[in-house]
Amino acid sequence: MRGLEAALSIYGEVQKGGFASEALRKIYSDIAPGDRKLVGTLVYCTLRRQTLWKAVLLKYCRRQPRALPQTTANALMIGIAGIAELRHFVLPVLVNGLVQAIKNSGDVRDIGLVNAVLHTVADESAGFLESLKRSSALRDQALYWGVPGWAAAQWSKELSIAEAKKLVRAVGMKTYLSLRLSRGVEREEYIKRYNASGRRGWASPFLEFSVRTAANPYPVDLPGFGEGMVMPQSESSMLAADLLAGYAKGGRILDMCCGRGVKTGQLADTMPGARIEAWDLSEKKINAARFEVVRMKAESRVEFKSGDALELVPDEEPDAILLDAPCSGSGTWGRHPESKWRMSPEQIQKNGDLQRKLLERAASLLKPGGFLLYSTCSLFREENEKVVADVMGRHPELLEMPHLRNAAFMNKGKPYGTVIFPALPWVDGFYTALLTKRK
Ligand SMILES: C[S@@+](CC[C@H](N)C(=O)[O-])C[C@H]1O[C@@H](n2cnc3c(N)ncnc32)[C@H](O)[C@@H]1O
Repeated sequence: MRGLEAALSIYGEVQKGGFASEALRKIYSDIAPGDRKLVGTLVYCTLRRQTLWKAVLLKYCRRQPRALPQTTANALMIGIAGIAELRHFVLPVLVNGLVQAIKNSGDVRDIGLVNAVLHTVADESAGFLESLKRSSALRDQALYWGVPGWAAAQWSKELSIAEAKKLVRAVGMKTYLSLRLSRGVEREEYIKRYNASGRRGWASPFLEFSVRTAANPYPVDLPGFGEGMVMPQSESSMLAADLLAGYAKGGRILDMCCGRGVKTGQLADTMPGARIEAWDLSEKKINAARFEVVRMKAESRVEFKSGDALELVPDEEPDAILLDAPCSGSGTWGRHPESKWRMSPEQIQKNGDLQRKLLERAASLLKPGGFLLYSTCSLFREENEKVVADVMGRHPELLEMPHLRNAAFMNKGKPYGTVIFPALPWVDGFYTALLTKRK
């Protein structure tokens, strides 16, 4: 499959409710190897600033985008994003490729329209984009950087307008992969191996077991992935599990929302003496987590249970709990851009209610003297500080543990926890609060 045809197919799947990473994974081996990077870049740059491309489309297309057949509208969105972001892409190659992809899909009605709109956008849209970029209005900044207007407005209420603008730019930034090295993997040796594969990676100055890359390679293509040497993971996420492991050191760990097991794998790897019970609502995610734990060679120490963490009962009282709570994911919108267009203020409130219940449950299950890490990849106070403050207010037996904030992007939460600002392509927005229960 050629690159533009694949990009159109993946973007179409996302418009129907799918996730870009899963849609890409499904057809990855059908895409010509030389086109794979282009496909990922094009799909993600289209999704990242979807509302901006829609605004451009409204401005330069005579027909209402809503009245266009889905394939035509999708091709136009990809074409506009490609014109604006992939400067090295020669216009006729982009337009002809999209036209061919539309022909292959059997829908030839709007080929002339796609051609005309994309040429007009290439000739005329630069001034419009520049005016938004230079605008001092938060609404224009949100449109330019691809952040939902309601989210920017919420940040301006929770923070200040200047801080909200800073956050909007940071969340709209392109992200790159960092790689967590497993215990015993020598970093310099791994970097040599990684770079010998034709890529570029270097040591993170922030975490000694992290390697930063200048790309978003497909995980299974990473040197040493099959052998369990590395895991693609943002440094904020690494930091969260590392924080708990630094206090817990071993014993019985309960991972209440293990998802696909990224942090479960990290905890098992960093604490070889720990036994972990890992729960998640989704059977599908548990299956992925099982695979992850096998890859980390820790399957004999991790037990999985699928079900609601509000009701499941652990086999033993946990010495430490990781509650990596379900959230809006707003700190990772740069990495998973489709999710920001599906989120709403009402959903944030619902998340807050569930997060409070989950944290209450975690507090009730924790052994006295044990440690509890509450974390989210959200940048909304309603999912972070407000949840922790509410639960701590009702549970005087909970105390916050000190947290070393050794980077400029780590800020003290108000009043509790640490907010990680998404300041770098390897650092997602994150929130952590490490608590203990009085004996
Ligand atoms: C932030 S993700 C966890 C990511 C995971 N810890 C990792 O590092 O890969 C939150 C998870 O919570 C799960 N979840 C949501 N509601 C839940 C509930 N009531 N009980 C258990 N798990 C739940 C979701 O399925 C999702 O996998």
